[in-house]
Order: sequence, then C-alpha cells, then structure tokens
Amino acid sequence: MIEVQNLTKKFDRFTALENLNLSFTDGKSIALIGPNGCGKTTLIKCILGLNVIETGDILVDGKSVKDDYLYRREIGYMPQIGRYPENMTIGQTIKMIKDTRKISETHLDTELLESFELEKMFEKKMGNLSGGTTQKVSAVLAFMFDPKIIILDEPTAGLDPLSSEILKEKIIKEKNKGKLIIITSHLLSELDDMVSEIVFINEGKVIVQQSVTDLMTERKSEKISESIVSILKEMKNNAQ
Ligand SMILES: Nc1ncnc2c1ncn2[C@@H]1O[C@H](COP(=O)(O)OP(=O)(O)OP(=O)(O)O)[C@@H](O)[C@H]1O
Repeated sequence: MIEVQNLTKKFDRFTALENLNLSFTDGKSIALIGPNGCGKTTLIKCILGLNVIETGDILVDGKSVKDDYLYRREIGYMPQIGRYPENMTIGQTIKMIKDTRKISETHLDTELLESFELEKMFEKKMGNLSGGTTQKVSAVLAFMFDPKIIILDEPTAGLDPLSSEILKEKIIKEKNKGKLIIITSHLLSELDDMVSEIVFINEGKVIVQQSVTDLMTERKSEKISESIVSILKEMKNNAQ
C-alpha cells in the first residue's frame, strides 16, 4: 500500500506537485493521467526516493520513504526511458541486476523474458538496441523480482502491437495476484482493460481520484478516454 500525505514538491521556485493526498491499495491497478508536465513522473520519482521530499510524506506499507531505501526492494520500476551501460550486452545487464538483488533463480519471474524472446538477443549491446527492445529489457527487469508493487512509466510507448499486448496481459495477471500496479500513459484507449482506478493530475494538483466503475457511472461513458474528455471539458468550462 502507498499513502501520499500532503506532498508538495518544488524545483527551486516552481511547484511541480501541490499538496497531494492519495491512497493506493494492493490489488488495484491505478492509472496516473494528465497533460505533459503535470507531475506524473515527479510523483513516481518521489515514491521511488529518486526525488527528495521536503514537504509532506509518502508511506510504502506504512514506512516513510524518507527512512531508508529497503522498501525499494518491493517495487519493480519500468522507467519512461531506461538508461543502461552502453557497452554491456542484454545478458550481462540482466545478470548484473540479478546478482545485486541476490534472489535465487527459482524465485525469478522470467515470463516476460520468454514471451519477448529476449534470450535470442542476449549478445547484443545495450547501446545498439532499438528503443522498443530497450523498453522490453526494462519491462523484464520491472517484473523479474516478483515485487509487490509495480510502477510503469509509459510502458507501451515504443512497443510494437504484439509486445504491447504481451505486456498488458502480464500487467492484468499480476494485478489479479493482488499486486499494486501504477501506470502512467497517454494512450487512454489501452487503459480500459488494465486499470481499476484513475488519478487525474493537472498542474501538479489531483483533480480526480476515482474507481473506473464510479467514473464511468458518473460520466455516463463506457470508456476511460470519454470520461477524461468529459473532465477536461468541465475544467475548460469552469475556467471560463
Ligand atoms: N529535476 C527537475 N528540475 C526542474 N524541474 C523539473 C525537474 N523534474 C521535473 N521538473 C518539472 O516538473 C514538471 C512536471 O514534470 P514531470 O516529468 O513530472 O511531468 P509528466 O506529467 O511526467 O509529463 P509527461 O507526460 O510529459 O511525461 C515539469 O514542468 C518539469 O519541467
């Protein structure tokens, strides 16, 4: 479980997140939605301890992210753009991360590795990979250590349709096992099958946190994209 409490994140005088209060429970799949620059990645980085928190707090399974870094072992993270040592091969990169995590082979989740058929490409250097293949390596690593929480930043951006489908099915499978999944995406149409809750952020503020079922009922729509358009129209009308 993740609880975001009165979180404000500033970069110098710019306020990227303003007084966020959110609660993400296990077994839920949450979509973080909002325009470019609204603060989605900033929030994810605060959860991961990659951004320093000065105001407010984030609790992961009851423990503040400010206390120590051990909680990160429970989180699998797929970044928007994965950065890896360019001269290492895919095989060496995966082995290096496996070695640092010290988890026995029998406890590793290699399902995505097999579905993406990455083993065939183990000798390729990370620096020479296509964007989509780098994304596949990031996805494999996010799920490999069977974490309780999985955070995916634009997971299907750059993936071909078949690979996107493989990843979506994996996300649904892990959610159904009771894991907490957080996804950011601009591709609203692909979220319908995957997410149970949405958090809509605009200019660093939470505009809506709602279950997909409630959202659909309230907005009288059958798709997340239609509901979001309705929220945006409402925001525009209120601003006029
Ligand atoms: N390290 C930083 N220093 C200064 N400003 C930053 C930093 N990181 C993020 N920002 C700013 O904070 C705001 C939120 O950025 P963030 O990357 O969280 O947006 P986002 O919602 O993930 O956008 P996108 O949909 O484009 O990925 C932006 O205005 C960005 O320029």
